[in-house]
Amino acid sequence: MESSAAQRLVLRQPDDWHVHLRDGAMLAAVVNETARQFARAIVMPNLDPPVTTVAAAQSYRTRIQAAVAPGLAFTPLMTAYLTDDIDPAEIERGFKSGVFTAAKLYPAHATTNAARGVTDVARIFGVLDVMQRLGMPLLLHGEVTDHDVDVFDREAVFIDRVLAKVVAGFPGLKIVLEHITTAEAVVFVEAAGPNVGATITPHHLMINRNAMFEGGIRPHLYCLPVAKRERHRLALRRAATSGNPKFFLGTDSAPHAVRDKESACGCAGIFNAPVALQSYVTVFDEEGALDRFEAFASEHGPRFYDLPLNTGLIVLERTPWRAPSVFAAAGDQVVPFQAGASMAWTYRGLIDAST
Ligand SMILES: NC(=O)N[C@@H](CC(=O)O)C(=O)O
Ligand SMILES: [Zn+2]
Ligand SMILES: [Zn+2]
Repeated sequence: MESSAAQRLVLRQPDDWHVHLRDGAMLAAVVNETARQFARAIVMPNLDPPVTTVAAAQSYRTRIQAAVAPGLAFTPLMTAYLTDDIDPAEIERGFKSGVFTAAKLYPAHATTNAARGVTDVARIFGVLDVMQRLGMPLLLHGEVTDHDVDVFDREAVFIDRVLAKVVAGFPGLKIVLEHITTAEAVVFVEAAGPNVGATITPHHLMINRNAMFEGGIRPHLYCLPVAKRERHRLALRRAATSGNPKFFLGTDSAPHAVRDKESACGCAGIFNAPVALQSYVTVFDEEGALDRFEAFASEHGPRFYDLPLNTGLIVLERTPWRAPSVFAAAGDQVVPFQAGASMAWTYRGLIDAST
């Protein structure tokens, strides 16, 4: 990373290690927001129906590629959605053929389109065995779903009841605890072996749970895992800016139409793709850690996944920029993170290597 008085950052192009690109008209509307900023992205498989086969992932990948604007180079990295009865041979075939980069475990009913998720992790031990042998990463939505567990405790309880068991039973398995939200997650990941990492979203670095209730209920700041107390946000900021290679960028950008958010039973998910790098760099700037931003955004993820680092360069400038207040999505509207706010940093895009 090169910087001149830190007004302008030039860094290796980042990747997004956790994104929801959806399908159909929503895919077409949102994919270029991700493709403009990121060279690659780990694409979540929680479509309806979910991506549970190699064939489904291949055709989803083709639809994504078809929706990317000409001139943007973007590689979607596909994931398999684990179900109770998924065939380990299908996972193995998908990984070996380069279609599946990883597999995602949603505890059944934990989040959007998780109805077909895993009811008990013991049911997929056979799959985890295969994944451990292959070096294929297991991605976790780390929340228990028991209604008697407080919603703000579901990540910490998942770590105790499920994750600790999986790590002990499959000590060589690569695991990414996705979108971590708690100090407990930070401590667990730090203490685990180098095969256990975590993604951190921009919103969990920027808001605590009060933001959801500021002056009234704020559905566009509701996501899962739900934002926690301030002390947890501070723990996440310390982890992200620490330089520890276990922590890397994953936006969890998750668009939902306004009417599905502003509802008596609003969907979980924050659409942050249009403001992703502008948000992350602001956090690193506020923490006095701009010198560690490139590693978090562009190096830790590929190293964890054993993929080459990107060679393209992007530019961020400390110049005020106003985030869009609404985003048009094929007849619908989506309200993005930071809607209408003035941000301290502007994303200038890729440096054109040909000039
Ligand atoms: N993060 C969210 O609140 N929602 C995600 C699902 C998920 O990542 O849990 C979605 O698909 O909408
Ligand atoms: Zn999730
Ligand atoms: Zn997600």
